[in-house]
Amino acid sequence: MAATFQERDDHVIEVTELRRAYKGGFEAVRGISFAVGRGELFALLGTNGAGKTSTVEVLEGLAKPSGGQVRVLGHDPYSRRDRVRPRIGVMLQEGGFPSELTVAEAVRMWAGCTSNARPTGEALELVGLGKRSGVRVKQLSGGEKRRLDLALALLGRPEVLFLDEPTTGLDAEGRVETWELVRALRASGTTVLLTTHYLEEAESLADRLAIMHEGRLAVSGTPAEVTATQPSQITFELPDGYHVGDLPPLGALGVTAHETAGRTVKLRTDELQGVATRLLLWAQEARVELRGLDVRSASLEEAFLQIARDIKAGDAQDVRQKETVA
Ligand SMILES: Nc1ncnc2c1ncn2[C@@H]1O[C@H](COP(=O)(O)OP(=O)(O)OP(=O)(O)O)[C@@H](O)[C@H]1O
Repeated sequence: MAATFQERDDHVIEVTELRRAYKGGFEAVRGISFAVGRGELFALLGTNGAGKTSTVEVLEGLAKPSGGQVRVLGHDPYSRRDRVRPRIGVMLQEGGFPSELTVAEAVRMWAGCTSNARPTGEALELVGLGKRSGVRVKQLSGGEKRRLDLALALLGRPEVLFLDEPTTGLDAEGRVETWELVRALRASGTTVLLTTHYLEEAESLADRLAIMHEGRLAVSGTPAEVTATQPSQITFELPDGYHVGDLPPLGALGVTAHETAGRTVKLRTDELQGVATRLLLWAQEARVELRGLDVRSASLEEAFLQIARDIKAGDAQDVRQKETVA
């Protein structure tokens, strides 16, 4: 990641050794670095309390780093808020509008504080709220409120869009519609920094992502690079009359681990294509059918859970080492 950071000069967001400590001394962000190129969609993932919001608030210019530095569109977003704010869009968790306002009134009120604002109708059409402009904010569903929040973030035609859990509270259809909109914005050149709890959302949308844990970046890269750190998986049912021992030697096949549950066999491997090919050739020669055959790379969710387990195991090991030293 550091190499990428130095090689490119079109970074819209640059984060270098960022630290953020709260009053009382708790350090929520502990020296993280990453960069986001123009037009890229970068997802920040992490366990609860990992430090995502603490990081994003610094990028939005709402808080000052206690160490390191950040640049958004080439400026320090805190000290040069005047330069940065008009060019970014921030989707807040709750817009906080007087709920008696109608949707159109809320947008017009926000437009009053936004330079070069889109016309109200255009902003509402963009998020699929065109037909709801006369409805009071308090009458919107949770999902519609999230869309209104998004409309407000898009009002100033931002070059950089910060989306903090944009689809929380949306049903499956609303989520897919929001994804389409985010993809369209990205296609038109908007740079997007997204935080989300939905791993499939990051997998589906992000060009690159980072997983935070306890203030640090545990892993970062493209979704494919992150999932490639975890073994792929082949599942099938043993043919009638066969036992696991009747399969070719699993180590020689390239299998790194296996488990069985009844007649179902699950193989893990770092060389999916080779193992699948050898297994299918064996099945063909043995003239047996591998029922329920499922061949797939690790999902981001599996990678995320494994990384969290590895970190916990690492933490436990650290504690044991400290205890031994003590
Ligand atoms: N104002 C504050 N004062 C002290 N500690 C805080 C403050 N705000 C957040 N924290 C702590 O900082 C850590 C990181 O919080 P943060 O909200 O950045 O995490 P997050 O990754 O966004 O979590 P979540 O996914 O749960 O929203 C947490 O341990 C949290 O309790």
